[in-house]
Amino acid sequence: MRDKYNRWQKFLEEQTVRIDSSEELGEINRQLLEELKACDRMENAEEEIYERFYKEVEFGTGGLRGILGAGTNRLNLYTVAKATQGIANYIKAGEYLVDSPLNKKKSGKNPAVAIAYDSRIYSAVFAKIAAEVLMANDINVYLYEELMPTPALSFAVRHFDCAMGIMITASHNPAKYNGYKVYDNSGCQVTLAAAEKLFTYIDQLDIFEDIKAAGGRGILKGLGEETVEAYLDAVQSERALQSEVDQKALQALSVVYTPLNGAGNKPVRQMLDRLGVGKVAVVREQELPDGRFPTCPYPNPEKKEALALGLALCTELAMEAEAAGRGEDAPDLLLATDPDCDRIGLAARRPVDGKLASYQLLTGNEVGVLLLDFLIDTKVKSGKKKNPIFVTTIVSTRMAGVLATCRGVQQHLTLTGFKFIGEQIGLLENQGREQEFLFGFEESYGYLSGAYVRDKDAVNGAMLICEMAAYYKARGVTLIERLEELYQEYGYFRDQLIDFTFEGVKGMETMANLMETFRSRLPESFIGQTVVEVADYQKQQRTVLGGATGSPMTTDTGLPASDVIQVLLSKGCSFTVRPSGTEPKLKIYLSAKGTTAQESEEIIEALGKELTDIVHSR
Ligand SMILES: O=P(O)(O)OC[C@H]1O[C@H](O)[C@H](O)[C@@H](O)[C@@H]1O
Repeated sequence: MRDKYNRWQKFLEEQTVRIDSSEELGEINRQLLEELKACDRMENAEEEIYERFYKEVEFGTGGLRGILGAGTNRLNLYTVAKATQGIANYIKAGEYLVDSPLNKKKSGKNPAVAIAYDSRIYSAVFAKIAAEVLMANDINVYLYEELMPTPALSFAVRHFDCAMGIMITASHNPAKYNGYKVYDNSGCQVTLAAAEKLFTYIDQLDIFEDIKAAGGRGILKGLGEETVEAYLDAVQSERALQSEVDQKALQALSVVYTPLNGAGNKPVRQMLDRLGVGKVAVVREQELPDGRFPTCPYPNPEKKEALALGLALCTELAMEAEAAGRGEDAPDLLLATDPDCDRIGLAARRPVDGKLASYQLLTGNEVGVLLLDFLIDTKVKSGKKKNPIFVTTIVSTRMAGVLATCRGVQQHLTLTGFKFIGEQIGLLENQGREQEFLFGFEESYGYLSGAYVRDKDAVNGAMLICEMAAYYKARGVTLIERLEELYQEYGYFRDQLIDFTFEGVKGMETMANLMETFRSRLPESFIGQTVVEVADYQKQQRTVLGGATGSPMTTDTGLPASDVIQVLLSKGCSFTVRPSGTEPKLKIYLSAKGTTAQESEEIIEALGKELTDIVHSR
C-alpha cells in the first residue's frame, strides 16, 4: 500500500507545481495532497492508507460510489478521469454495441456520451473532467448546463441517441460521498455483464499514465432549456388524469416540497406548475443546491430526519390555516426528493377529525402499492393500457404482487436495483411492447410509469403522487384512508427495512461472515415459526424444505447470481438479507402479513429483534 501512497503523493506534488492553485483544479489538487500528507501523521496511519488504496472504487447497485478524497478507493478527479478513460476505450472498441440491450443496433458512427450532475461536492467539476477526457478521446459530449435529475440524464441518452451516459451523483448517500452512474445506449444503468466488462477496461488502465485529457476532436454540446422542456413533456405524457373534476382537485391541492438541497428544485416545481397544483410551499433552508446538506446530513427520503423540516413547515402552515378559520387549507402532502431527484418520499395528511391537521410518513412500499392501485384504476380500467405489466424487486413488498395479480396485471420480479426494472422495459421495447409497461417501483422510494426513461424518476413520482392525491381528494378520500382500504382488501402486509453499518475493510469482512452464517448456519425457526423455504440467490437456488414428499425440493431462482438470502417462514412471514451495493451496510428486509395492523406490527417487531440479535452476536 505504501508504494501506491508514495506514488500518489509524488504525482500530486508534481501537479501542484504544474497547475496554478488559483485555478479550481489546482486548488482541488492541493487539497488532495494535504489530505494524503495528513494520513501519515495519523495515529492509525497504516490503516488509513490501507483503506484508501487497498482496492479501486467498484461498481455496485448504483455505479461507482465512494467517499470523496485521495486514493484509489476514493472518488476524486483522478478516479473519475480513469473511469471515463475506461468508458472511452470501451466505446471505441465497439463494446457498447456488443453489450447493447437494444435489438436495433445503432450505426456506431460518431458515438456521443451524455453527462449530467447533481448538487454534490465536486459533482460539476467531475462532470467537466469526464467531458474533457471523452473529448480528448474524440468522443462528442452532451453536457447539461446546470444540475439535473438522474432521470433527465437517462432521457438525454435516448433523446440524442448516445452510446452511453454518465451521471455524477452519490444519490442518497451522506455528503462525504460522491459517485458515478453509467448508462448504456438504451438509457438504462449498465447491468451485470456490461458493468463487469466495463470494469475490466477501467481496471487495466494506469491512473496517471493512461488518461488522455486534452487535444482530441470531440465536440461539446451544452444542454439547456430545450432539452429540459422535452424531458418534462415526456414525463407529462404519462399523466393519468384528464377530467375537469380532477383538474379542479389538482387546483385545490396544497403541497409542501423539499428538494433536500439537490437537483429537484427546478424540475419538480416546473412539473407541479404544469399540472396546475394550487399551492406549493418550498422548504427554504433546503431549496437551493448545496452538497454539504447543512440541514439534512443524510439526504435520503427513507430517513425520517430528512423530512423533519418539511414536516415542520406542514404543521406551521396547518396552524396558520387553522388560525384563519380555514383548517381545510392545511397542506395535503409533503414531497421530498433526494439530491439527484430519482427517489421521492411522501408524508400525507391524516383524515381530518376536527383537530389540527397532522401528517403520516409513508414507506416506499406503501407509496408503491398506492400508485399501482391508482394507475390500475385510471389507466387499466379505462382501457388506456392494454396487457399491463408491473415490475418490482425481490425485496419490495409482496402486497404489490398480490394486488397486481388480483387486478389482472402481470408482475415481473427482478434483483434489487432500478437498473433491472429498466432492463425489463428494454426487453419489452425489443419486442415492440414497451407500451405495456404500466409501472415499476422499488421499496427504496423509486418509481416510474412510462418507457421514456430507464431509471426511477422522482419528477414522474411527484406528478403521479399529486394526481393520485387530487383524484382521491375529489372523491372525499385521503391517501391514508385509501391505504387502509387496500389493507382491508388484500391483507395487512407490513414491511420494514433494518440496516447495520459496517464500514471499511473490517466491516466488509463482518458482513461476509454474517452472510455466511445465514447461508450455512441458518436456525430452523424464527419467532416460533419454522423455516419452510430458503432462496440463495448467489447459488440461484430456491429450496422448499420438507414439502409434501418430506424431502427438500430445489428449483432455479430464475435470476442472475447475487449475494442475497431470502427465508420464508411457516406462517407466511419472510425476511431477506443482503449487503447493500451503495453503502457499507447489511440490509434485512422484514415482511409480515397479519389479519390486523397490530398483528403484523408485532410480528415485524419480534422478527426484527431476533435478527438484530443474530447480527449483534457476531
Ligand atoms: O440496497 P442498495 O444496494 O444500497 O441499493 C438501494 C438502491 O440504491 C440506489 O438508489 C439504486 O439506484 C436503487 O436502484 C437501489 O435499489
